[in-house]
Amino acid sequence: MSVLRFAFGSPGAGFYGAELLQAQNTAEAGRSDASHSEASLAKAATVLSIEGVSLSFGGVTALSNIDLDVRQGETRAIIGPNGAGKSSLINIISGVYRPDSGRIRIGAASFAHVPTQKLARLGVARTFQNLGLFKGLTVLENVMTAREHANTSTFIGQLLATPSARRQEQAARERAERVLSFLHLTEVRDRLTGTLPYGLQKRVELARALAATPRILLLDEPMAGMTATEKNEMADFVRAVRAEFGTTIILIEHDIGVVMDLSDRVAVLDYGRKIADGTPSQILEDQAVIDAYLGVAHENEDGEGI
Ligand SMILES: Nc1ncnc2c1ncn2[C@@H]1O[C@H](COP(=O)(O)OP(=O)(O)OP(=O)(O)O)[C@@H](O)[C@H]1O
Repeated sequence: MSVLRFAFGSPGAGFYGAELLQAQNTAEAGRSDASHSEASLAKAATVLSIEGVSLSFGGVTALSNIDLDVRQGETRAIIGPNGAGKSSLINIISGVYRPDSGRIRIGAASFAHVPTQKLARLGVARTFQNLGLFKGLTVLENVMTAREHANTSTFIGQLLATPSARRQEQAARERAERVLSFLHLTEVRDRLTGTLPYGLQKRVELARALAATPRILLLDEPMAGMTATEKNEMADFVRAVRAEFGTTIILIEHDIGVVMDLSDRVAVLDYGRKIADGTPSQILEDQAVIDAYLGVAHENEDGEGI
């Protein structure tokens, strides 16, 4: 703590350093609540794991030998400064990128490259950093697209509106309506998604991911670009999702206060390496994390700053 205070007061302390200090104070105030869930989560099964994953783009190492486990029902954050490798990791989990080496386990299945087209069937849904919505469709239509993987009727069946195709359409509509109500979006269900304020569009994206009834939800910067009020609302909804559906959540987010408040465990990346992994309070006390966020110069093997 004293190191943080000192660093925070120094002229070189960055924006993230200030956030880290604020998050530490908040975490200390709420520490007593955490221990019960920590104990029960420690016994929970691993539902997803990353094993020795590395990825380079040309000469740039985006990820270097990363191990990470995610337990049933936890909210697991992945944080790190810009360029640390967070998006690369979430893109590997969702099959957008194939790692150069390592494996990804989802439930009982193990992959060198996660098949994106099977992601929903594996029980995984994601949101995108820069909204992946159809702006010209209504909110309800966007959310209904999430049920495509559960749709077993043929194209001709849908065209002719066979009983089976109608039942599936009805089930998709009912699920979408339930999710919209849960996320307080019913009022805007018939609005064109592109006409909604940004914060609401982010919530529609959460709704679409939830409509796929995922066991694991990947949230890629769900609060990016939001006002403080919108962030608080979104944080409440993310908490509610876990409480209501028991969904396991993997969260990438720049707002350290939000991360520390929502997460059970936090992994920290820096220059493609995992430099820390633990509970929010452990992370906030970790010297390597403090250095990474305050921009302390990296040293080469001879101990010289680089
Ligand atoms: N498609 C790509 N082509 C080339 N380099 C890439 C590509 N994607 C990522 N990188 C590089 O890999 C490294 C890790 O990037 P990544 O986007 O995963 O980090 P990040 O932690 O998500 O950053 P940010 O917080 O800024 O989104 C960076 O050096 C980045 O420039």
